[in-house]
Amino acid sequence: MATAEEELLQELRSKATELFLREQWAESSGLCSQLIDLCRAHLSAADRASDPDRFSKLQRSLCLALANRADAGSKLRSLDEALRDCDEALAIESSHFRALVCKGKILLSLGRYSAALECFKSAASLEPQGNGNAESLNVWLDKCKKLEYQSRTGNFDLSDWVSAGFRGEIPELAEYIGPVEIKKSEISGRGLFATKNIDAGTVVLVTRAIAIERGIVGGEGSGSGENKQLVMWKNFIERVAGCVSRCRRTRHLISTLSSGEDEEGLEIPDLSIFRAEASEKHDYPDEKLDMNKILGILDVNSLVENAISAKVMGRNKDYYGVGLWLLASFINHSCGPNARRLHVGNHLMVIASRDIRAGEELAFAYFDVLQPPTKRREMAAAWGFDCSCKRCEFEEKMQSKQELRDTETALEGGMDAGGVVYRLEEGMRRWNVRGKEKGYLRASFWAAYGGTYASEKSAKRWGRRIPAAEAVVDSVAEAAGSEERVLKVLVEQLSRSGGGLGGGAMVEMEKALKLGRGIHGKVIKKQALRALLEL
Ligand SMILES: C[S@@+](CC[C@H](N)C(=O)[O-])C[C@H]1O[C@@H](n2cnc3c(N)ncnc32)[C@H](O)[C@@H]1O
Repeated sequence: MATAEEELLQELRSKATELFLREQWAESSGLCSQLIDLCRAHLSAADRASDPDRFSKLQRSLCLALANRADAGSKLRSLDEALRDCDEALAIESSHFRALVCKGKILLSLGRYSAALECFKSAASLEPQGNGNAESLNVWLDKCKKLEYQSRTGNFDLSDWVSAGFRGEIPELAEYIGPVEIKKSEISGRGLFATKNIDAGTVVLVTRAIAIERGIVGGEGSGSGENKQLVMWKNFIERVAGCVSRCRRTRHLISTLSSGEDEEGLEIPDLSIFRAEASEKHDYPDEKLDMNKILGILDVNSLVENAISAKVMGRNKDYYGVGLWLLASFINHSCGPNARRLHVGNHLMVIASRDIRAGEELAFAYFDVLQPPTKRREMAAAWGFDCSCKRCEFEEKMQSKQELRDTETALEGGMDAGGVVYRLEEGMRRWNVRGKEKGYLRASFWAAYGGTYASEKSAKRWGRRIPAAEAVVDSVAEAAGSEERVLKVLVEQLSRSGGGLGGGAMVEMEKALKLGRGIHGKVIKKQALRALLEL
């Protein structure tokens, strides 16, 4: 290659590297593009046969520039383009170390674990070429193997993190789709359904946020909480719009979500389009998504992170995080939920909060369901719907009972909690309310039950006139799945009895562990769960 030509290429390459190291990704990518154009122009004019040495040097320069642009592009989250660059480089030189590693990293971040593993393995087989990069390559290889295993088996272990009180490093999680399918729902529009029987505590789904925005609202500092929330919402919308414009697959997947209009008429997408591993097999249509549609979709599907992620992030109670998780967006709300969501970093895990039968719809609570019907109606209205779950249907019918309405008024009016429990239990006996429906009403009056069992004195005072705490815990958990407050009553009961329940204590302990798994998932080993529950 002519020296001047070589020098120019070298100069561009050094500048691009310098900008990359200064984290000026866009500028670095721009210089790489110049380099790529230059190499391509020289290559098309060059004659391989007459100067094979120059030709292969130019090819090498082109591959390196492509790999460098891919690196910068992946930092800018332009993953489609970055992948194309890697593929172009690998088409020229199938064993290009940098292109292989860069492609592996991109595929990994896209959740395409097995394809990523292939790239890292190929790169590892070229190790001498890696020039001392073997160590960091091994880190990537191990990470990739672990994630590939999780996404294939659904085996996640959060024990260390839980034992550390949800502090410290957030565990790395793969995306995972368990035995579920999207179908028409009796609740509303489409929903996610179990295709197999699922035990309480099983991870059903793990999905990473398309975009997330976090901050502290309220508390000290300038600007009102409401203002900060507005700014965060605006940033969040921009993030989502950025993802939509950069990635055709994301754009298509987001377009399948409900924007709240004509939910019954919405198409039922094939679940496989959400499987990152299979994304290569799908030709995602290049559709337009205007801002109004995006806003409608975000309004209906965005979720606010829960307390655990707040702890993870080391934030205080004013912490607020809003995000969009694609497949989880097909999960409807129920006041008698069978699933819970657990936020771990940017991932949302959906966990069975009780045993689920094959064919049953999965549903989690969008808001606190241990509340009476009137309160829940208000919360559903704030979400923009009238809840049509089985529990609401049943309680709607029960609203004809004046005595039940009076009991709700008595609870709100501050009547003694034990008295409210007694009245409700008596009423249920007369109205012949049984089974799950008993659990529904007890869940609605949970404040009274929780209050009564929380104090040894009041529990004693009401004695046998009200049911045993363990029986109430069972029925509420059956109706509304595991819940921290419900579990707390059982754990308190256990610690009060100090194991004095004899053989019964073991049964209750197992029950507490099962409820614990329904909250935190089987993902946690028994010992860590015991520590968490302080059993
Ligand atoms: C995140 S989406 C759930 C999936 C949605 N059904 C679909 O077809 O895409 C939330 C929307 O589903 C509907 N929805 C969810 N749970 C509901 C419930 N319990 N009762 C009535 N509508 C519900 C509401 O329209 C809500 O705004």
